[in-house]
Amino acid sequence: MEETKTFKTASIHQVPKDGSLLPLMEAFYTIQGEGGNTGTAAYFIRLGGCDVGCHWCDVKESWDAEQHPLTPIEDIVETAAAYPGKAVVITGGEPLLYNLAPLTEQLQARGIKTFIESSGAYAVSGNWDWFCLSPKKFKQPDPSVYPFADELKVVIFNKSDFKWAEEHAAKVGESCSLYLQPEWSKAQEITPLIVEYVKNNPKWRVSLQTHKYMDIP
Ligand SMILES: C[S@@+](CC[C@H](N)C(=O)[O-])C[C@H]1O[C@@H](n2cnc3c(N)ncnc32)[C@H](O)[C@@H]1O
Ligand SMILES: Nc1nc2[nH]cc(C(=O)O)c2c(=O)[nH]1
Ligand code: SF4
Ligand SMILES: [Mg+2]
Repeated sequence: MEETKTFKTASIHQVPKDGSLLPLMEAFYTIQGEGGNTGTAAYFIRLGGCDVGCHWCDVKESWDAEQHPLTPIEDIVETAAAYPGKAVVITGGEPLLYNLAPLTEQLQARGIKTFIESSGAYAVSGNWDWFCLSPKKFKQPDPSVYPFADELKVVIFNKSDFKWAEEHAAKVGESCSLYLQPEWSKAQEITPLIVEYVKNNPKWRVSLQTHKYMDIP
């Protein structure tokens, strides 16, 4: 008889601290749709669990870690390594809720570049080839996270978010790329404001969620 693996689930706080098991919501090979690596092939690993609570979050199904099976990282890495693109994006949910050091170590040992999408609400674990910091008003970044950011990607939901974006730009390092991304449900209204803002403040770049326009994951 064929063996089928069954995995337990756990709340955010019950996930093993050694990073050996992670609540895996989904994983898919696609094109990075946002930010500085837009257009490049990557395997996305979406971890369950988030307590930041953005009212406009486009993956609310990820929030409850208990809905997603605790999966051995060896299994995650094995599947990732089978794809031709040698870049993995760890996202969520909020991936920094968990110890990501063993996961990134195993990925890098296989020659895979490690990318993360994080709100920065928790201290950094893991070793990152590319760190996307997307700060949120609802639970602000841990101050220790700013120096790690390769890109700062601020979601603009209303006009007051431009000022908030500038406050965060002042906290990241010199070499960090700065992106303004329209909140998806308001993109029609907000994108023209971002265009004008970037024309007047050219240290910023526009980031669109291009995967949504292409209708891919
Ligand atoms: C779903 S989040 C998961 C990673 C992490 N929790 C975070 O927020 O960075 C992935 C990216 O999508 C962005 N995002 C989420 N909902 C969005 C929306 N409605 N419109 C535009 N960007 C959104 C986030 O800011 C983040 O950069
Ligand atoms: N194609 C694609 N690009 C992405 N960039 C960041 C994403 C995320 O949800 O973290 C994402 C996503 O969900 N799909
Ligand atoms: S921090 Fe990320 S996953 Fe969590 S609610 Fe906000 S956008 Fe969604
Ligand atoms: Mg997404």
